[in-house]
Amino acid sequence: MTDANRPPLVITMGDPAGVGPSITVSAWNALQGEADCAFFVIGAPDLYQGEVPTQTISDPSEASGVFGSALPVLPLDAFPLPVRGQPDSRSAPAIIASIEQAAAFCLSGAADAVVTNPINKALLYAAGFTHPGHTEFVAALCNTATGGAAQPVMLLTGGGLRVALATIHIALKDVFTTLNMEDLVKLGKIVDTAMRQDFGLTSPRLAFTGLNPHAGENGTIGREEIDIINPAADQLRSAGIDMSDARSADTVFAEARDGRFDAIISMTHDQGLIPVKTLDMWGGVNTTLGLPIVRTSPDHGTGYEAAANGTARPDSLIAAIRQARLIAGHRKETA
Ligand SMILES: NC(=O)c1ccc[n+]([C@@H]2O[C@H](COP(=O)([O-])OP(=O)(O)OC[C@H]3O[C@@H](n4cnc5c(N)ncnc54)[C@H](O)[C@@H]3O)[C@@H](O)[C@H]2O)c1
Ligand SMILES: N[C@H](C(=O)O)[C@H](O)COP(=O)(O)O
Repeated sequence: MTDANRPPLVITMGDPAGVGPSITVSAWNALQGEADCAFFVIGAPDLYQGEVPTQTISDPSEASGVFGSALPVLPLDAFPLPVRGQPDSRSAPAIIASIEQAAAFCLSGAADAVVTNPINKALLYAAGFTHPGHTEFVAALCNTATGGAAQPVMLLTGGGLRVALATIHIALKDVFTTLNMEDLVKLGKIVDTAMRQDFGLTSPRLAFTGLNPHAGENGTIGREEIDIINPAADQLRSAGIDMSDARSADTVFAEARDGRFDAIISMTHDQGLIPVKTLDMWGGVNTTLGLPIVRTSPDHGTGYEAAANGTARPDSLIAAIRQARLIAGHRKETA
């Protein structure tokens, strides 16, 4: 099956007050001539109508035939549309429904991958959403549907880096009690598998960052490297995985960019995402590893100001669409 004959990609609406609608329209404008990137969006048709030609569809199988001439929209139940730049909690059920439907289409094989538009977590928490973000929500949807226990891993790519996170949306003070050897071993295995299966690498070289300055300076400024990270690296090496001991976080990203490592596992959210977003805010992509479905996302958030000003850039969404297609293709080749 060529890419053009594969099921389409599905894009979620994201927060309708944010940049999502505008970057979806721009992405369709940029990609409408590329049949292998055919996608449909699950959203409110009024968000897109008038910006580009749109066509409502009732099933994902209609999307590829429509994509070359109009943006295919699978409509959500009607809800009050917010003003651009002004988040409205009444959007929350539709935002969540869009993600749920998209994951279900991927699980059934009707869509090849889901690309999520940004959500505002605080707005969803206020509406009773209990997951830290898409990463955990999509994993929970997969696990409920399959009866599995997939552990999702957040990976950001951009600026020549691939960076997976050992801890994500938790308070910094909780990192010290959350990090443990067992989880790092599981994480290292998921990242190694994903580098092979999703990114097509045959011998991935992985690195752990240290948590403390200078990776703890032999235990004199923190012991997490000696007690947790390096023992996890030992276990991974015993399992045949090319994993470094904890390396100083202030230099390991430069080492990876110079070609020494294929992916880094970072101990905290900002330790890992600052280099990626600083180097490549507009080309960066967030990918969830370890799931039975492919999920990518732009690396930026809801960008309310850009949405209100009409200055939203679609580059990161376009990169996320291309990456979703590539990963789905690699998975099929290695299945
Ligand atoms: N994938 C996701 O769903 C995702 C990712 C990151 C942040 N968020 C959420 O987004 C919300 C806002 O977070 P934030 O302010 O830290 O980050 P942000 O990425 O929304 O904004 C950072 C800066 O980038 C600008 N910006 C963002 N997207 C843009 C685009 N496409 N074009 C031009 N400029 C753009 C913003 O206006 C702002 O100046 C939070 O609720 C956060 O949880 C969601
Ligand atoms: N940590 C991500 C970032 O800063 O880009 C982001 O919040 C997205 O999280 P989810 O993909 O889990 O929604």
